[in-house]
Amino acid sequence: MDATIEVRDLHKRYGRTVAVDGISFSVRPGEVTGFVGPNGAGKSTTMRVILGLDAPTDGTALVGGVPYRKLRAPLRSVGALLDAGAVHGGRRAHHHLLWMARSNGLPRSRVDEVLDRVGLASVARRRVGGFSLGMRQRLGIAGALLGDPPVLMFDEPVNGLDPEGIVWIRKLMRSLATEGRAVFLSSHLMRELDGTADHVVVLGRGRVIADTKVDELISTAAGNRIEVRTSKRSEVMTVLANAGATVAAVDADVLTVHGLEGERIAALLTEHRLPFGELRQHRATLEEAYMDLTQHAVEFTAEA
Ligand SMILES: Nc1ncnc2c1ncn2[C@@H]1O[C@H](COP(=O)(O)OP(=O)(O)OP(=O)(O)O)[C@@H](O)[C@H]1O
Repeated sequence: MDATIEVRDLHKRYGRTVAVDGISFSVRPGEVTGFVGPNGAGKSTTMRVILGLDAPTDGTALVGGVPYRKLRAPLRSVGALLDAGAVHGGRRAHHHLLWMARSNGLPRSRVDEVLDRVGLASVARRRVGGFSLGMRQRLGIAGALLGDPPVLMFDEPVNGLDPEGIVWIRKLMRSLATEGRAVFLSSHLMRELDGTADHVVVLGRGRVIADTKVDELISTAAGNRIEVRTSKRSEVMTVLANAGATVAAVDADVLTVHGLEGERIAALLTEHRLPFGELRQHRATLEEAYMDLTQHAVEFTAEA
């Protein structure tokens, strides 16, 4: 089976509410794809439709090339964590997973393997009712991994977790992608995906407003700038502005430059015999790139 999710021209309405308004995107193997947008943007709806929990009003959502409902062994094809609170509190972690494994024809040995992988082996016989939110998230992730699926989906997995839990989830997402799986991860905060996602699909009011590699998004962001220290501020400003850069004075002897590479700046200043100190590169964060991307989409920003 292909490790992919393919969403094409997907629409979903609930009565008069348009939750998803004609979106298309792909989630590819070996990558973490972040699915970002403010509350109500349509992320959970899209995930539910991909998992066959809701029928689309129009369009298609395929997992490994087929609609979810046609998958012969769903847990072996796609694992998902939508709501960590969905497990009955009276159940023991091990039994919960064993029941899932049995009902999907998966070997019992997988239960111990996934409990180990998510770090719950030592509490496997405890009742889920006594689990912290972080432990419940881990149990939900264990369930998603049970069938060793090539495609994984997680809806806001870091919500409410402590910093240690967040770091753990990030590492896990990266390692799942490194194993060649397609990992689809939603969040309403772009900064949660910094360092985790390779690709982002940004949703606003049921529409895709960006579908891009994270590196490309960051490299074109206005937050990318180079700081130049010089005693000849106005001469340097003139030379760099004439070369097409946007230059702003930060301090008596510090300028920030957008739109020119460090090497080019150094070459120009040397050529014009202008003195300069160290050139400091500031790389935009994913959050800055996101703000930059959405600042023109007034409606979207207001909603966010
Ligand atoms: N079952 C439903 N019945 C009616 N409206 C719904 C239903 N599910 C979602 N909606 C509406 O569809 C829109 C998109 O909701 P959705 O939950 O998909 O957004 P989201 O991006 O996942 O937001 P959140 O981060 O809050 O979960 C919202 O306006 C929501 O109120």
